[in-house]
Amino acid sequence: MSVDVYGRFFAYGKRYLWPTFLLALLFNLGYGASTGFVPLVIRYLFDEILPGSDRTRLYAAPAVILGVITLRAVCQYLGAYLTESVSQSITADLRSDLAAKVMELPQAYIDRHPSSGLISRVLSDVNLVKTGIVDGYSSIFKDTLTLVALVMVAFYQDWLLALIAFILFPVAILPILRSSKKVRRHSSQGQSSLARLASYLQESLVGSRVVKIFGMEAYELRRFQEENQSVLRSALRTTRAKLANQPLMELLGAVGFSAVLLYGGEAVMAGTRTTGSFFAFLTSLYLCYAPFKGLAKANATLQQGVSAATDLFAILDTSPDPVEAERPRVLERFSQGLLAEGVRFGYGEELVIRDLDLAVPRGSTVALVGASGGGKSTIIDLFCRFYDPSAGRLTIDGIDLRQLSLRSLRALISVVDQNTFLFNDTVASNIAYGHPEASPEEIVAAAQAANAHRFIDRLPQGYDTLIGENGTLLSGGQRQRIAIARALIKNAPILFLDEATSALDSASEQVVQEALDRLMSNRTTLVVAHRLSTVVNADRICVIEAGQVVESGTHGELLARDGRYASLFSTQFSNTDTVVPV
Ligand SMILES: Nc1ncnc2c1ncn2[C@@H]1O[C@H](COP(=O)(O)OP(=O)(O)OP(=O)(O)O)[C@@H](O)[C@H]1O
Repeated sequence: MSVDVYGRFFAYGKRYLWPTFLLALLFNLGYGASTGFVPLVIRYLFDEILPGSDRTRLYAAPAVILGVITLRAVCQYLGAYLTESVSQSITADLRSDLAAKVMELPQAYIDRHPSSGLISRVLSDVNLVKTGIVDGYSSIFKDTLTLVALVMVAFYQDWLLALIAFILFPVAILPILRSSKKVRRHSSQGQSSLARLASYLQESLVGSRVVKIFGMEAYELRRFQEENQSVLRSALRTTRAKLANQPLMELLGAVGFSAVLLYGGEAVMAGTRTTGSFFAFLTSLYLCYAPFKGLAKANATLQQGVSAATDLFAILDTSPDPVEAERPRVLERFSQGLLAEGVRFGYGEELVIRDLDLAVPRGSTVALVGASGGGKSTIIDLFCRFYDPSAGRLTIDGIDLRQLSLRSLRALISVVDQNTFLFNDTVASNIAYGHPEASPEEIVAAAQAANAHRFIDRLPQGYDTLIGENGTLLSGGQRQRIAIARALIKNAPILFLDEATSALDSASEQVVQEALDRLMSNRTTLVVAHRLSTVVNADRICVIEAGQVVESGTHGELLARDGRYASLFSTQFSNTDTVVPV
């Protein structure tokens, strides 16, 4: 699996290969080579310059060293900057792709994953990928190049001593691989806990009123702290797994160094090696230490990145649902109507919609009524193509929704429901959402038709007032009127109303109902209502039970039939005689 992750990462990096990455490689190579040059200078100093009392070359040596160190510093700066620029660019690309994916995530996926958890995963996983894979990769490149240069210099200087020094190092490979797996596992657990933590925090904020009124602050805090402990445990386990190889590395280094010291020291005493070459060799060994440790550390960081990338690629690989047709059709003008024929659908195993047949002719108003959980909102979601049916078909003007381009389908539809989402933006932007070309006059006209203009005018900055997250600074009725104004601006021929007035008191309901009446005129409307008072004038009322139409007709016909609708109606109006027509 991780091979695939590396491969996919390479695909991301490919576009920065030339010139940025290759230049970075070149500078890192320069850095490695200039580091390897240092022991050679030392050896030359001890073996050639000092024994021959050569002052000219002695005075030249610092100039050479200064030159090499300057070159090394320049290479280090440019190498690090270019590598970082590649890594930041890859991270930005990954974030963009994730954002694009989020726009097309299947509704069913969004239903099952808490949004805050998803956000946390996207942001913190991308960060881990950045520090893990990208930095890990670059550190591996840089350290490997430096190490290769130094090992080559060491072998060039004295192959036997080099063999003694490095022979034990392959021993470290197995524990490194083993700890890699652990790092990945614990890091992945930590990220899942972090996502849950974000979701708890978001729920405490969004549901703060419920939390407070039920006195559940301590419970929420405890829930948070338990998960927080779990994040901490995973972080410490990851750190332990990351650090596990350090002592082994130190030990191997010390054993290699001691062996070299013994063997080399003996050789110097016996006169078979010069002090200069031995000292230079020890310097090479010493210089190897930092990149070698860096490599072991980079591997652990890399594993964290691999684990985070595996999760992110899983999100990126979520197949789109519904799928756009291969050659999607575009419906320019809606002229006949909506139809559901033998439609079946379930969110899981269980069917929520069973063999549904429903017709909404153009220009008519059809109301869906019935007990809670019967599937009324699901029918609207199916017509919006948030989900596809498992059997049967839904059509617009006789065209199966699956053949229509999603954009063309949704351009024909406006939805107003109790939970219409408002953005933390100005009133005007919310009304013109999706239609940035709308003029201020059009926005005001829509607000007037939606009975919203007067309250908007009284807001501190009028149409420029920021309305808070999901319009929290507005009342329920005000939010709905903004949603109606938004639908008026969209001016789509098909309108879905889902319980649009059920959360309001009767005064607000009347104001919203008036606005809805204006919105509904000359449109084809499918309305879901619990309050039967709002649907008595509908052209057709369908009673939905267990995902089927069990009764349908006009208000008068259904009352005369004295069936389900009549009994629903008499239950609702036994205590009141208010009937507001649609
Ligand atoms: N996103 C979802 N995932 C899984 N099950 C769902 C989802 N939405 C609705 N359901 C289930 O599908 C069934 C029908 O729900 P739906 O909201 O369509 O009913 P409804 O008739 O509109 O109810 P109400 O009048 O209370 O709004 C219910 O049993 C509900 O639990």
